[in-house]
Amino acid sequence: MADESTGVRSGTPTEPTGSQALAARITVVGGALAIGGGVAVTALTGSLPRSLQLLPLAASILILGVPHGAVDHLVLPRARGERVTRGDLAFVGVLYLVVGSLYAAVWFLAPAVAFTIFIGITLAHWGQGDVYTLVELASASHLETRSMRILTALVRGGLPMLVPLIAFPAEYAFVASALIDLFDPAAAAALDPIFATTTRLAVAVGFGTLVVFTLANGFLVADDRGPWVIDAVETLALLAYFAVVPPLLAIGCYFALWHSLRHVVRAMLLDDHARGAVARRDLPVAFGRFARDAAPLTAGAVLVFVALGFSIPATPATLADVMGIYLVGIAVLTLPHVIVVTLLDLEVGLWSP
Ligand SMILES: CC1=C(/C=C/C(C)=C/C=C/C(C)=C/C=O)C(C)(C)CCC1
Ligand SMILES: [Fe+2]
Repeated sequence: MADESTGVRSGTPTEPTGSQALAARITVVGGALAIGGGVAVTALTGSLPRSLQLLPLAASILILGVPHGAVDHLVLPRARGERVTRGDLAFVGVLYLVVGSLYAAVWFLAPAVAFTIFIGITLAHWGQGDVYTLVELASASHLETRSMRILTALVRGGLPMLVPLIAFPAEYAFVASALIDLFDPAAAAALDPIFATTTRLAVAVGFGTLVVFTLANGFLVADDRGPWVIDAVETLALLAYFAVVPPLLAIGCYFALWHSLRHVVRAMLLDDHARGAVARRDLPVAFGRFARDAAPLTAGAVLVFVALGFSIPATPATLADVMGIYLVGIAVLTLPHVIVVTLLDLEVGLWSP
Protein backbone atom coordinates (compact mmCIF):
# COMPACT_ATOMS: atom_id res chain seq x y z
CA MET A 1 0.00 0.00 0.00
CA ALA A 2 1.88 3.01 -1.27
CA ASP A 3 -0.56 5.29 0.54
CA GLU A 4 0.56 3.95 3.88
CA SER A 5 4.29 4.01 3.12
CA THR A 6 6.47 4.96 6.06
CA GLY A 7 9.76 5.08 4.18
CA VAL A 8 11.94 8.17 4.04
CA ARG A 9 14.51 6.60 1.73
CA SER A 10 13.98 9.12 -1.07
CA GLY A 11 15.19 11.96 1.10
CA THR A 12 12.51 14.14 -0.45
CA PRO A 13 9.74 14.90 2.02
CA THR A 14 6.37 13.70 0.77
CA GLU A 15 2.84 14.55 1.77
CA PRO A 16 1.89 12.66 4.94
CA THR A 17 -0.61 9.83 4.56
CA GLY A 18 -3.82 9.62 6.62
CA SER A 19 -2.33 7.43 9.31
CA GLN A 20 0.82 9.58 9.44
CA ALA A 21 -1.24 12.73 9.85
CA LEU A 22 -3.10 11.24 12.83
CA ALA A 23 0.19 9.88 14.20
CA ALA A 24 1.62 13.40 14.02
CA ARG A 25 -1.44 14.74 15.86
CA ILE A 26 -0.94 12.16 18.63
CA THR A 27 2.65 13.33 19.14
CA VAL A 28 1.52 16.96 19.28
CA VAL A 29 -1.17 16.17 21.85
CA GLY A 30 1.29 14.16 23.98
CA GLY A 31 3.87 16.91 23.80
CA ALA A 32 1.33 19.57 24.73
CA LEU A 33 0.17 17.45 27.69
CA ALA A 34 3.75 17.01 28.93
CA ILE A 35 4.71 20.66 28.57
CA GLY A 36 1.33 22.10 29.61
CA GLY A 37 0.99 19.68 32.52
CA GLY A 38 4.53 20.21 33.77
CA VAL A 39 4.33 24.00 33.55
CA ALA A 40 0.84 24.12 35.09
CA VAL A 41 1.81 21.91 38.05
CA THR A 42 4.94 24.00 38.61
CA ALA A 43 3.01 27.29 38.39
CA LEU A 44 0.30 26.06 40.77
CA THR A 45 2.44 24.32 43.37
CA GLY A 46 5.73 26.19 43.27
CA SER A 47 8.26 23.54 44.19
CA LEU A 48 6.65 20.14 44.54
CA PRO A 49 8.32 17.67 46.94
CA ARG A 50 10.55 15.18 45.12
CA SER A 51 8.33 12.24 46.07
CA LEU A 52 5.48 13.80 44.05
CA GLN A 53 7.72 15.01 41.23
CA LEU A 54 8.73 11.38 40.75
CA LEU A 55 5.17 10.18 40.03
CA PRO A 56 5.33 10.56 36.21
CA LEU A 57 8.72 8.80 36.15
CA ALA A 58 7.27 6.01 38.31
CA ALA A 59 4.28 5.71 35.97
CA SER A 60 6.67 5.39 33.02
CA ILE A 61 7.67 1.92 34.25
CA LEU A 62 4.39 0.59 32.90
CA ILE A 63 2.95 3.45 30.86
CA LEU A 64 4.71 4.34 27.57
CA GLY A 65 8.23 4.69 29.03
CA VAL A 66 9.61 1.19 29.49
CA PRO A 67 7.07 -0.35 27.05
CA HIS A 68 8.37 1.82 24.19
CA GLY A 69 11.58 -0.22 24.16
CA ALA A 70 9.81 -3.51 24.82
CA VAL A 71 8.89 -3.93 21.14
CA ASP A 72 12.53 -3.80 20.01
CA HIS A 73 12.37 -7.48 19.00
CA LEU A 74 9.52 -6.72 16.55
CA VAL A 75 10.34 -3.43 14.85
CA LEU A 76 13.22 -4.38 12.54
CA PRO A 77 11.52 -7.28 10.71
CA ARG A 78 8.31 -5.26 10.53
CA ALA A 79 10.19 -2.32 9.01
CA ARG A 80 11.53 -4.69 6.34
CA GLY A 81 8.04 -6.05 5.69
CA GLU A 82 9.08 -9.48 6.94
CA ARG A 83 7.61 -11.86 9.50
CA VAL A 84 9.24 -11.89 12.93
CA THR A 85 11.42 -15.02 13.10
CA ARG A 86 13.24 -16.81 15.90
CA GLY A 87 16.43 -15.34 14.45
CA ASP A 88 15.11 -11.81 14.98
CA LEU A 89 14.25 -12.62 18.59
CA ALA A 90 17.66 -14.21 19.15
CA PHE A 91 19.45 -11.22 17.63
CA VAL A 92 17.73 -8.73 19.91
CA GLY A 93 18.02 -11.06 22.91
CA VAL A 94 21.77 -11.52 22.48
CA LEU A 95 22.24 -7.81 21.75
CA TYR A 96 20.50 -6.86 25.01
CA LEU A 97 22.38 -9.51 26.97
CA VAL A 98 25.86 -8.69 25.67
CA VAL A 99 25.66 -4.89 25.38
CA GLY A 100 23.53 -4.54 28.52
CA SER A 101 25.89 -6.72 30.59
CA LEU A 102 29.00 -4.91 29.40
CA TYR A 103 27.51 -1.53 30.22
CA ALA A 104 26.20 -2.80 33.59
CA ALA A 105 29.79 -3.81 34.36
CA VAL A 106 30.88 -0.21 33.73
CA TRP A 107 28.33 0.94 36.34
CA PHE A 108 29.89 -1.42 38.90
CA LEU A 109 33.50 -0.57 38.02
CA ALA A 110 33.35 3.16 37.24
CA PRO A 111 29.91 4.59 38.09
CA ALA A 112 30.79 8.24 37.41
CA VAL A 113 32.00 7.29 33.93
CA ALA A 114 28.86 5.19 33.43
CA PHE A 115 26.66 8.14 34.45
CA THR A 116 28.41 10.44 31.97
CA ILE A 117 27.94 7.82 29.25
CA PHE A 118 24.25 7.62 30.22
CA ILE A 119 23.80 11.36 29.67
CA GLY A 120 25.58 11.13 26.31
CA ILE A 121 23.53 8.13 25.14
CA THR A 122 20.28 9.76 26.19
CA LEU A 123 21.21 13.01 24.44
CA ALA A 124 21.92 11.18 21.18
CA HIS A 125 18.91 8.86 21.46
CA TRP A 126 16.27 11.41 22.40
CA GLY A 127 17.69 13.61 19.64
CA GLN A 128 17.49 10.85 17.03
CA GLY A 129 13.86 10.18 17.99
CA ASP A 130 12.87 13.77 17.37
CA VAL A 131 14.67 13.87 14.02
CA TYR A 132 12.67 10.82 12.94
CA THR A 133 9.38 12.52 13.87
CA LEU A 134 10.34 15.79 12.16
CA VAL A 135 11.41 14.08 8.94
CA GLU A 136 8.82 11.35 8.78
CA LEU A 137 5.71 12.85 10.35
CA ALA A 138 6.27 16.58 9.82
CA SER A 139 7.95 16.21 6.37
CA ALA A 140 10.61 18.74 7.37
CA SER A 141 12.23 20.07 4.19
CA HIS A 142 14.82 21.96 6.23
CA LEU A 143 16.25 18.60 7.35
CA GLU A 144 17.16 17.28 3.92
CA THR A 145 20.89 17.09 4.62
CA ARG A 146 22.62 14.76 7.03
CA SER A 147 24.41 17.67 8.72
CA MET A 148 21.10 19.43 9.49
CA ARG A 149 19.72 16.18 10.90
CA ILE A 150 22.77 15.71 13.13
CA LEU A 151 22.65 19.33 14.33
CA THR A 152 18.92 19.00 15.05
CA ALA A 153 19.48 15.75 16.96
CA LEU A 154 22.08 17.50 19.13
CA VAL A 155 19.66 20.37 19.77
CA ARG A 156 16.69 18.13 20.58
CA GLY A 157 18.72 15.78 22.79
CA GLY A 158 20.55 18.67 24.41
CA LEU A 159 17.29 20.25 25.59
CA PRO A 160 16.44 17.55 28.19
CA MET A 161 20.07 16.72 29.04
CA LEU A 162 21.76 20.16 29.15
CA VAL A 163 19.07 22.73 30.03
CA PRO A 164 18.38 21.14 33.47
CA LEU A 165 22.14 21.21 34.14
CA ILE A 166 22.18 24.94 33.47
CA ALA A 167 18.91 25.73 35.28
CA PHE A 168 18.81 23.20 38.16
CA PRO A 169 22.40 22.15 38.99
CA ALA A 170 21.53 21.01 42.54
CA GLU A 171 18.77 18.68 41.33
CA TYR A 172 21.04 17.39 38.57
CA ALA A 173 23.80 16.69 41.09
CA PHE A 174 21.26 15.00 43.38
CA VAL A 175 20.23 12.60 40.62
CA ALA A 176 23.85 11.97 39.61
CA SER A 177 24.72 11.08 43.22
CA ALA A 178 21.61 8.95 43.67
CA LEU A 179 22.74 6.75 40.78
CA ILE A 180 26.48 6.75 41.44
CA ASP A 181 26.20 6.27 45.24
CA LEU A 182 24.49 2.91 44.69
CA PHE A 183 27.87 1.63 43.53
CA ASP A 184 30.47 3.87 45.20
CA PRO A 185 29.57 6.80 47.48
CA ALA A 186 33.02 8.35 46.93
CA ALA A 187 32.82 8.40 43.14
CA ALA A 188 30.26 11.18 42.55
CA ALA A 189 32.73 13.87 43.65
CA ALA A 190 34.55 13.36 40.34
CA LEU A 191 31.63 15.09 38.61
CA ASP A 192 31.73 18.25 40.79
CA PRO A 193 33.42 20.35 38.06
CA ILE A 194 30.41 19.74 35.78
CA PHE A 195 28.17 21.64 38.18
CA ALA A 196 30.53 24.62 38.61
CA THR A 197 29.17 27.98 37.45
CA THR A 198 31.84 28.41 34.78
CA THR A 199 31.09 25.00 33.27
CA ARG A 200 27.36 25.71 33.21
CA LEU A 201 27.97 29.12 31.70
CA ALA A 202 30.11 27.56 28.97
CA VAL A 203 27.44 24.91 28.31
CA ALA A 204 24.77 27.64 28.17
CA VAL A 205 26.74 29.72 25.66
CA GLY A 206 27.76 26.72 23.56
CA PHE A 207 24.34 25.10 23.51
CA GLY A 208 22.56 28.43 23.00
CA THR A 209 24.76 29.08 19.98
CA LEU A 210 24.00 25.62 18.61
CA VAL A 211 20.23 26.17 18.97
CA VAL A 212 20.32 29.59 17.28
CA PHE A 213 22.64 28.42 14.49
CA THR A 214 20.59 25.28 13.80
CA LEU A 215 17.23 27.05 13.73
CA ALA A 216 18.58 29.95 11.63
CA ASN A 217 20.17 27.57 9.16
CA GLY A 218 16.97 25.54 8.96
CA PHE A 219 15.00 28.71 8.24
CA LEU A 220 17.34 29.60 5.37
CA VAL A 221 17.30 26.17 3.71
CA ALA A 222 13.60 25.33 4.23
CA ASP A 223 11.50 25.02 1.06
CA ASP A 224 8.44 24.71 3.21
CA ARG A 225 8.42 26.97 6.28
CA GLY A 226 5.49 25.14 7.95
CA PRO A 227 7.53 22.21 9.34
CA TRP A 228 10.32 24.63 10.26
CA VAL A 229 7.83 26.59 12.37
CA ILE A 230 6.80 23.32 14.08
CA ASP A 231 10.47 22.57 14.76
CA ALA A 232 11.18 26.06 16.09
CA VAL A 233 8.06 26.20 18.28
CA GLU A 234 8.78 22.74 19.75
CA THR A 235 12.41 23.65 20.36
CA LEU A 236 11.62 26.92 22.12
CA ALA A 237 8.76 25.34 24.10
CA LEU A 238 11.06 22.53 25.32
CA LEU A 239 13.77 25.06 26.12
CA ALA A 240 11.37 27.03 28.32
CA TYR A 241 9.93 23.81 29.79
CA PHE A 242 13.28 22.41 30.92
CA ALA A 243 14.35 25.84 32.16
CA VAL A 244 11.37 26.26 34.54
CA VAL A 245 9.98 22.82 35.45
CA PRO A 246 11.97 20.98 38.16
CA PRO A 247 13.91 18.25 36.30
CA LEU A 248 12.57 15.12 37.99
CA LEU A 249 9.04 16.16 37.05
CA ALA A 250 10.09 17.54 33.67
CA ILE A 251 12.05 14.45 32.61
CA GLY A 252 9.32 12.09 33.84
CA CYS A 253 6.60 13.78 31.76
CA TYR A 254 8.91 14.18 28.76
CA PHE A 255 10.14 10.58 28.82
CA ALA A 256 6.62 9.12 28.72
CA LEU A 257 4.63 11.66 26.73
CA TRP A 258 7.30 12.99 24.38
CA HIS A 259 10.08 10.53 23.57
CA SER A 260 8.27 7.27 24.28
CA LEU A 261 4.92 8.25 22.76
CA ARG A 262 6.70 9.26 19.56
CA HIS A 263 8.43 5.90 19.37
CA VAL A 264 5.21 4.03 20.19
CA VAL A 265 3.52 5.80 17.29
CA ARG A 266 6.45 4.89 15.05
CA ALA A 267 6.18 1.24 16.12
CA MET A 268 2.42 1.28 15.48
CA LEU A 269 2.95 2.54 11.92
CA LEU A 270 5.28 -0.43 11.31
CA ASP A 271 2.69 -2.98 12.42
CA ASP A 272 0.04 -3.77 9.78
CA HIS A 273 -2.75 -4.25 12.33
CA ALA A 274 -1.96 -1.19 14.42
CA ARG A 275 -1.41 0.95 11.32
CA GLY A 276 -4.75 -0.15 9.92
CA ALA A 277 -6.39 0.79 13.20
CA VAL A 278 -4.70 4.22 13.14
CA ALA A 279 -5.90 4.70 9.55
CA ARG A 280 -9.45 3.91 10.75
CA ARG A 281 -8.87 6.33 13.64
CA ASP A 282 -9.47 3.43 16.04
CA LEU A 283 -6.91 4.39 18.67
CA PRO A 284 -8.04 1.95 21.38
CA VAL A 285 -7.30 -0.94 19.01
CA ALA A 286 -3.98 0.58 17.91
CA PHE A 287 -2.77 1.17 21.48
CA GLY A 288 -4.21 -2.18 22.56
CA ARG A 289 -2.13 -3.95 19.90
CA PHE A 290 0.93 -2.08 21.05
CA ALA A 291 0.27 -2.89 24.71
CA ARG A 292 -0.04 -6.59 23.87
CA ASP A 293 3.20 -6.55 21.88
CA ALA A 294 5.04 -4.69 24.65
CA ALA A 295 3.67 -6.55 27.70
CA PRO A 296 6.04 -9.57 27.89
CA LEU A 297 9.29 -7.63 27.67
CA THR A 298 7.98 -4.82 29.88
CA ALA A 299 7.59 -7.53 32.52
CA GLY A 300 11.10 -8.71 31.61
CA ALA A 301 12.45 -5.20 32.16
CA VAL A 302 10.83 -5.02 35.61
CA LEU A 303 12.65 -8.27 36.47
CA VAL A 304 15.91 -6.62 35.34
CA PHE A 305 15.23 -3.69 37.71
CA VAL A 306 14.57 -6.08 40.60
CA ALA A 307 17.69 -8.12 39.82
CA LEU A 308 19.70 -4.90 39.69
CA GLY A 309 18.29 -3.88 43.07
CA PHE A 310 19.61 -7.12 44.54
CA SER A 311 23.01 -6.89 42.83
CA ILE A 312 24.12 -3.41 43.86
CA PRO A 313 26.58 -3.20 46.74
CA ALA A 314 24.28 -0.97 48.82
CA THR A 315 20.95 -2.04 50.30
CA PRO A 316 18.32 0.33 48.87
CA ALA A 317 16.84 2.29 51.76
CA THR A 318 15.41 5.53 50.40
CA LEU A 319 13.21 6.74 47.59
CA ALA A 320 16.34 8.18 45.98
CA ASP A 321 17.86 4.67 45.99
CA VAL A 322 14.80 3.18 44.30
CA MET A 323 14.81 5.98 41.71
CA GLY A 324 18.51 5.37 41.19
CA ILE A 325 17.98 1.66 40.56
CA TYR A 326 15.22 2.39 38.06
CA LEU A 327 17.36 4.92 36.20
CA VAL A 328 20.45 2.67 36.14
CA GLY A 329 18.18 -0.12 34.88
CA ILE A 330 16.89 2.18 32.15
CA ALA A 331 20.47 3.13 31.29
CA VAL A 332 21.48 -0.52 30.88
CA LEU A 333 18.43 -1.29 28.73
CA THR A 334 18.76 1.91 26.72
CA LEU A 335 22.16 1.19 25.16
CA PRO A 336 20.96 -1.91 23.23
CA HIS A 337 17.67 -0.08 22.53
CA VAL A 338 19.64 2.73 20.87
CA ILE A 339 21.35 0.18 18.62
CA VAL A 340 17.98 -1.25 17.54
CA VAL A 341 16.54 2.22 16.90
CA THR A 342 19.66 3.22 14.96
CA LEU A 343 19.30 0.10 12.78
CA LEU A 344 15.67 1.09 12.31
CA ASP A 345 16.74 4.61 11.31
CA LEU A 346 19.23 3.15 8.83
CA GLU A 347 16.51 0.89 7.43
CA VAL A 348 14.57 3.98 6.32
CA GLY A 349 17.68 5.95 5.32
CA LEU A 350 17.25 8.55 8.07
CA TRP A 351 20.99 9.22 8.32
CA SER A 352 21.80 9.02 4.59
CA PRO A 353 19.22 11.31 3.03
C1 LIG B 1 15.94 12.11 35.83
C2 LIG B 1 16.85 13.27 35.66
C3 LIG B 1 17.97 13.27 34.82
C4 LIG B 1 18.35 12.15 33.93
C5 LIG B 1 17.52 11.38 33.24
C6 LIG B 1 17.94 10.45 32.22
C7 LIG B 1 19.34 10.43 31.75
C8 LIG B 1 16.99 9.65 31.71
C9 LIG B 1 17.17 8.76 30.63
C10 LIG B 1 16.17 8.00 30.17
C11 LIG B 1 16.25 7.17 29.00
C12 LIG B 1 17.49 6.99 28.26
C13 LIG B 1 15.14 6.56 28.58
C14 LIG B 1 15.03 5.74 27.37
O1 LIG B 1 14.66 6.20 26.29
C15 LIG B 1 18.89 14.44 34.75
C16 LIG B 1 19.06 14.89 33.33
C17 LIG B 1 20.23 14.03 35.33
C18 LIG B 1 18.37 15.68 35.49
C19 LIG B 1 17.65 15.38 36.72
C20 LIG B 1 16.51 14.46 36.49
FE1 LIG C 1 13.80 5.25 23.07
